[in-house]
Amino acid sequence: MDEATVSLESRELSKTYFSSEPPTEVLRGIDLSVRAGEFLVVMGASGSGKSTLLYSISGMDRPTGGNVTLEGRELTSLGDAEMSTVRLTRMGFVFQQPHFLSNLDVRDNILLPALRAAPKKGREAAVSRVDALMERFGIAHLKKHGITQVSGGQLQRASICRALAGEPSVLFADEPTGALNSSMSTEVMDAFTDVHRGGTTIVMVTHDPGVAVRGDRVIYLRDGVLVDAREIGAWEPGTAQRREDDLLAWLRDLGF
Ligand SMILES: Nc1ncnc2c1ncn2[C@@H]1O[C@H](COP(=O)(O)OP(=O)(O)OP(=O)(O)O)[C@@H](O)[C@H]1O
Repeated sequence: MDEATVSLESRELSKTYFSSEPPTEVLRGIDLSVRAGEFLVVMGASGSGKSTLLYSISGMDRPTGGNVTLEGRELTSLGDAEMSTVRLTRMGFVFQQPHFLSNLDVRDNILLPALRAAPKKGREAAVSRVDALMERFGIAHLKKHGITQVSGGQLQRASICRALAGEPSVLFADEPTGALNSSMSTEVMDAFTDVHRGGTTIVMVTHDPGVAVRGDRVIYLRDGVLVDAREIGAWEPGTAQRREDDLLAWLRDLGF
């Protein structure tokens, strides 16, 4: 892959948990290049190491071997403070269960990390960025709502706004639809498609082939090894069924 087009890269990435006896070797020599603007999906059976891969390439956890580079900068050698700054300013995160502060309304929950990511730009700039994001993802009317007054799908769209508020270059998502019913899942994946079309690189873990079809490429992990990858091209609503059938056939061959 042309160096200029690579956003995120891992080489010989490994992760072993020494907290168990014997130690658990979870990732074994993962070589991965994610193109700038690519929507990459990580699949594999339960326990294959998907979340561990996401945490290791995003600096949420330290790998035990190999290295990770983001936009040409090696992350694995950074200290904790530098790594926190990279996470805050260059990365966004969406998890299965959104964690929001219950004493703040929806907008202030989104605003908080935006202010921390770019304090010099000032509050006014952060507020207008957050308002534009809430408008874009259809939750502008929920600004003053408490976090218990909105649906799971709306809350997950608020998570996406929060993750994008610091203008990251990569958005990491771990089972973002795992706790949602199918209509909420579609509304959240429409938001991811919108983020993707806006040019943000996305790395998403999911076990759901109907969600995975939103990606450009799916990689498959087995016992911590990247065993296969499939380019599925740009998602369009009319192609969803064909893509899902193709993906399911591939996954079946892999024993999923
Ligand atoms: N902190 C930890 N200490 C010890 N072992 C761990 C730790 N975190 C994860 N593991 C183990 O690492 C393996 C991979 O876990 P991981 O959560 O990455 O898998 P996964 O593919 O995301 O699974 P799932 O689809 O069930 O979420 C599992 O065997 C898990 O028990």
